[in-house]
Amino acid sequence: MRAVVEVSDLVQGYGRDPVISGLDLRVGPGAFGLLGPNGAGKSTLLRTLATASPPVRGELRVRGELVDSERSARRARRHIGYLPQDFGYFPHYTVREFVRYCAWLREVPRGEAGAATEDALGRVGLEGRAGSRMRTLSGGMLRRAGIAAAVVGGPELVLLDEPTVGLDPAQRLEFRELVRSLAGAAVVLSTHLVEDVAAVCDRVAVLAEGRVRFEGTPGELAACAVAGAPGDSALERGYMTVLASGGAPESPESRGVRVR
Ligand SMILES: Nc1ncnc2c1ncn2[C@@H]1O[C@H](COP(=O)(O)OP(=O)(O)OP(=O)(O)O)[C@@H](O)[C@H]1O
Repeated sequence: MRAVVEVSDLVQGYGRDPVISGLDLRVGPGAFGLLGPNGAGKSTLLRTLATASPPVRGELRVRGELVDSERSARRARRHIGYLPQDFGYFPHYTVREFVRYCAWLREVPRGEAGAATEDALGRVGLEGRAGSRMRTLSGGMLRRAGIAAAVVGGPELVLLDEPTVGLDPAQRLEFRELVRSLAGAAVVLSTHLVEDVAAVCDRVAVLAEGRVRFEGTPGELAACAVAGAPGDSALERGYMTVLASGGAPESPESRGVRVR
């Protein structure tokens, strides 16, 4: 598999105690879901993949290139769209100005930026609010503006931290369509919504306490479920089983599942 982004032996944290310790992950084209309880390290990992926080230890590669300096990080960022959990914006910008500004930050060629901005706004259904000030948007619309900013110009790596928080059911369905339409890109999305993973992700990792407890397909995660596991769907039961057991419960290597 061609890795668009990969980390090896990643150690990451904020103080003395690492939040992530010795994590290996390779993500290729397709949609990749990150599941895990609060505080597992999902946002910390996404921030690292986005080159926003240099690793404390270990290697980060984007499109095969080692990111180990501000210069290499800047090169990598041209190919990365990132929606952080709380993203900053100028409240007086219009939605169109905000998305176009993000296209400029990513160095989308000037001649393409206008059309790319309109395309991104259309993909999240905000074309009718393109002239509205950012400060006047509802929480869900703000999230959609952030998603538009992450996908504008078609980056090869799209990192979305809880992208569907605050979206109404119709917009969540639209979001799934959008992810499916990003064929060829590597899309990593962190979420607590197991059904979003089931609907769009080709692969999924379960993170707990800064470690990857499971990596495989959603079907393989569902197959980890033991009898009596809590949950309203097979995938939820598989997820809860992996969390409770510290890994998949039975010899999953035979099914090609990576468990650590
Ligand atoms: N800026 C920060 N400074 C200090 N500690 C932080 C900071 N950001 C996160 N942490 C700590 O790092 C750990 C992992 O947090 P992170 O936000 O990565 O988890 P998460 O899996 O995204 O959680 P959630 O599902 O609640 O969003 C937590 O213990 C958190 O308290």
